[in-house]
Amino acid sequence: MKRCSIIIHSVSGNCFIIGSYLKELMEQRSVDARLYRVEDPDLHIWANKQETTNDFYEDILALPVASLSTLLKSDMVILGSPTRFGNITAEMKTFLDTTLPLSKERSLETKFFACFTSCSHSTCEGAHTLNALIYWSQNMGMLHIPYGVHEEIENLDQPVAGIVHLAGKEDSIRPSEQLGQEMEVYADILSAYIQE
Ligand SMILES: Cc1cc2nc3c(=O)[nH]c(=O)nc-3n(C[C@H](O)[C@H](O)[C@H](O)COP(=O)(O)O)c2cc1C
Repeated sequence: MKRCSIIIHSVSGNCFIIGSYLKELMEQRSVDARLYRVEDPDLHIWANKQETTNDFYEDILALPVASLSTLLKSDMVILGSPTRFGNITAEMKTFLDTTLPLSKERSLETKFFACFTSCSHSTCEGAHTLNALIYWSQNMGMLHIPYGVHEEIENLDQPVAGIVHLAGKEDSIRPSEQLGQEMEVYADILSAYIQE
């Protein structure tokens, strides 16, 4: 089976929920899907003061930490990061900055790539985050698979680049059935590239 590594950073749990569901969807489509996290040394502080972090704190910590070998062993890499001022988080950036040798060696060239984000209120700001992640994948020579246009889905509010979740001011609007439909469509598209 081809391997798909989903690597997340998540503080309030939304990227964790999306990543977990995507893993499930990819597994249902005969893909060896695995979920990883990037390191976040401050997460315990957030868990102490924010209920949304506390909800998934142990589940997030239980995930294996992604490394360069995670990327090298994957046929497809999916990155999920919260949006911070229209960009990825410092923690996701720190992980991506460790990949410089892989870009020089072109070790990830021709592997498939996809991405998602969660933000509070702005699909537009989320789209900037997706672009930052895609730009990293282009540096690696990876092949980005977009979400695309889907008129069959009723409430059309996704950028073509990937998945954006809107969590609201308190981060407490968890990914919905609507987003679930969009993710199913995206899982169909993504798995088609690596199904055996
Ligand atoms: C420092 C900071 C900056 C943020 N910037 C944005 C932003 O530019 N646009 C937005 O819609 N949400 C913004 N947010 C909200 C987060 O993207 C939101 O909490 C997201 O759901 C977190 O994902 P998670 O639940 O996986 O941690 C920001 C949050 C923080 C803490």
